[in-house]
Amino acid sequence: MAAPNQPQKSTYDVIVIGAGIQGSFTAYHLAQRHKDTLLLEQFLLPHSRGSSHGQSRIIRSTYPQEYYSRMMPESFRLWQQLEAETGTTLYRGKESGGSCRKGEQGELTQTGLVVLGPRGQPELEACRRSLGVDEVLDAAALAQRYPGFRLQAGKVAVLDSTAGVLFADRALRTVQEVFRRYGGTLRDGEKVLRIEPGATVTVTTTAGVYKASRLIITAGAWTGAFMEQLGLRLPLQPLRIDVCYWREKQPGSASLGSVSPCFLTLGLSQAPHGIYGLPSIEYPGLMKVCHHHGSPIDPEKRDQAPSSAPRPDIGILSSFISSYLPGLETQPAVMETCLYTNTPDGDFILDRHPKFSNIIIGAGFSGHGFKLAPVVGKLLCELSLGEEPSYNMAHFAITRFPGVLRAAL
Ligand SMILES: Cc1cc2nc3c(=O)[nH]c(=O)nc-3n(C[C@H](O)[C@H](O)[C@H](O)COP(=O)(O)OP(=O)(O)OC[C@H]3O[C@@H](n4cnc5c(N)ncnc54)[C@H](O)[C@@H]3O)c2cc1C
Ligand SMILES: O=C(O)[C@@H]1CCCCN1
Repeated sequence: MAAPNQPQKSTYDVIVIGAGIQGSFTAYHLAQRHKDTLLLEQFLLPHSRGSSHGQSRIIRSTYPQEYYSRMMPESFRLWQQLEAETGTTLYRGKESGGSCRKGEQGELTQTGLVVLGPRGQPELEACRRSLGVDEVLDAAALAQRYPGFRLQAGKVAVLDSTAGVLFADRALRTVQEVFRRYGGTLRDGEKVLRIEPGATVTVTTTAGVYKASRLIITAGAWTGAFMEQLGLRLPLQPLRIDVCYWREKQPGSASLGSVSPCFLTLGLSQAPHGIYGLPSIEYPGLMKVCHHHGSPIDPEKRDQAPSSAPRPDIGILSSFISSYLPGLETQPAVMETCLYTNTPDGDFILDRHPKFSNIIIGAGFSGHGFKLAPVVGKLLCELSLGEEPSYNMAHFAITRFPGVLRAAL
């Protein structure tokens, strides 16, 4: 809030719209590089109406696509740098101190991650190669290591021992705090209503009018609507995700709960979109197990889905749990909601607006963007400053979607 009788500052080097994890990390990099940056958020912070809330997200080195696995070493390093800068524990995993570290979350252990799928499945093989390991675990080897898992016939597991759990809410709060410490301005409860492109971009919100020579849009599930305003029809599909927590049949069972690894599935016929899980963090005794898919939704109407609406995800998850995680009950004990914003190929959009080169877009994180936010923020910062991006951006370009450009120009 500006002091009484003092005109509110209205001109910045860069404006970032959306203070989720991507916008917040982008603003952090800009402010670290001494750019006078305004970060605008429509809701009062913290909020749980977008994609970055909740206690936990998976961080892992392994990816079937090498253009993501190549970014992970830097992402781990930047997460660690933020931890060191602030003296805050942001994730639990090997790199952050390994097993038996005590923190606010209780007794912490290294989690690791297992990727489960049919033997020889191409993406599973790509994950194995991304880790540089030869070994896959069969049912007996997995059960010996993690007794909570029961692998079904023909399925194997690849182990990523670098993986862990990011403390999502705490990470978001921390990166926003450091952004402010670097001199950045964060205005929450202020919704952007209009963008007028030009050499100087004008942004009108519910509380003011701001100008900057560069604009970055990281508005999560709301990005599609902004892009329409700016003449672009991006294929972004917001999805409502049921975030489900499942109770251990035997409370405190040593084989599940807080000592289990994270997991994700690839290529299972009963769940072609994939299922993933994380150990108990937010609810002791409950394991988070979710379907990597959801129902199309307008983010403005996310709270209007009737509680009686069909939940096909629950059936898929129950059936998976009874075969692969028999120590869990087969009905969720807690259900929450989160949003994905999916692209048709599941890859991010990190690019300049094709007509207005001082407007940068970071969107379509398709349910896997949190772990990479430090690198995404760096890339969006580089794009906005007209620098050569640190990674090959071909997979993230807007032009991979035919027709989008024609609509714009
Ligand atoms: C259930 C679930 C599980 C996930 N698991 C993982 C995981 O294990 N590992 C992983 O790496 N990733 C995971 N993800 C993905 C990750 O959380 C997202 O990719 C990431 O949070 C996207 O961040 P964002 O900043 O793009 O979006 P958001 O967090 O939604 O931020 C966008 C912000 O823009 C604001 N905004 C929109 N319109 C306006 C406006 N007009 N004016 C001002 N502000 C505006 C919104 O209010 C919002 O705060 C998961 C996601 C979900 C939902
Ligand atoms: O990004 C991740 O690691 C997970 C994988 C499974 C789906 C949710 N996101």
